[in-house]
Amino acid sequence: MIAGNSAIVATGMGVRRGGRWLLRPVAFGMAEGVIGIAGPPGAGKSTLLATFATLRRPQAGVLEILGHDTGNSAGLRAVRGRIGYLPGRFCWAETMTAGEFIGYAAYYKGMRAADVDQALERLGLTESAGTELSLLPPDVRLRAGLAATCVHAPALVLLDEPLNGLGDAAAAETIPVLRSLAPTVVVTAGSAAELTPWCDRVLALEGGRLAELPPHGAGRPVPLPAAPDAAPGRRRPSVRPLAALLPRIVLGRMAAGSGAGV
Ligand SMILES: Nc1ncnc2c1ncn2[C@@H]1O[C@H](COP(=O)(O)OP(=O)(O)OP(=O)(O)O)[C@@H](O)[C@H]1O
Repeated sequence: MIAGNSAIVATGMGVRRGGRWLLRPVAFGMAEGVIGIAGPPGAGKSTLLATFATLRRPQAGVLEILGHDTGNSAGLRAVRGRIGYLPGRFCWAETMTAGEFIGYAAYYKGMRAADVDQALERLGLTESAGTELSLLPPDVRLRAGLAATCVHAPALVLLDEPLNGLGDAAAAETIPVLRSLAPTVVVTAGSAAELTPWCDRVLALEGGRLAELPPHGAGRPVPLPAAPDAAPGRRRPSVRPLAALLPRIVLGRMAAGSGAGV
């Protein structure tokens, strides 16, 4: 089943903030792979990512994460421990060492000291574990944030503009790390050009609409299927099978086995 394989399934989902639709009601899914969301400042990327992280609720429609409806408390309980979320403009606990920072995150996620050691090793932080975050270069600080985000081995990782502030060389070294964090990784950036070279799939968010960009950024964006506008605050039940709402381009890509479609 398509919906069963998708980490994120939105059905008629709309997101409002500041009195306007940042995302007009739309249907889409995100399966395994690295999915980029590009958009200009203020388009709503951070708000959408926080919605996927279940920190905000959509104002219309249904959002399923890892097979659970986030509109009820049982679904939220089931899914929250399987998400790793690293907000943008993250305020680092600058006087903590990298090891303390990751250990702190691990404690609140119910993980053990061995999991901290494993995360430090996996992110290449063993030698930096005793250094205060404020003294580490930006890419190493980012890796500490990623280790804290992923210490519980989440199935879905959400990263808000993680490459911001990194130079080209550091970004190039970090990209394979980002790609390896979880079966599904969703990452945002200010422009599609920052994402198309290394994401399996890129969506553009602008003016309240999501559009699918063609692979490698060549060609015209394809708008995702809109749902009729819903009244703010009213949840729209999922009554149509998702497959009926999928754009042809995504179905075609799935048939080709890209591993990154809906
Ligand atoms: N605290 C707030 N109260 C009300 N509206 C807000 C608030 N913060 C943001 N907004 C609205 O939400 C919109 C989207 O903000 P968001 O941070 O999600 O966008 P973004 O695409 O991530 O932008 P950026 O790249 O600048 O972070 C903003 O344009 C603004 O209209």
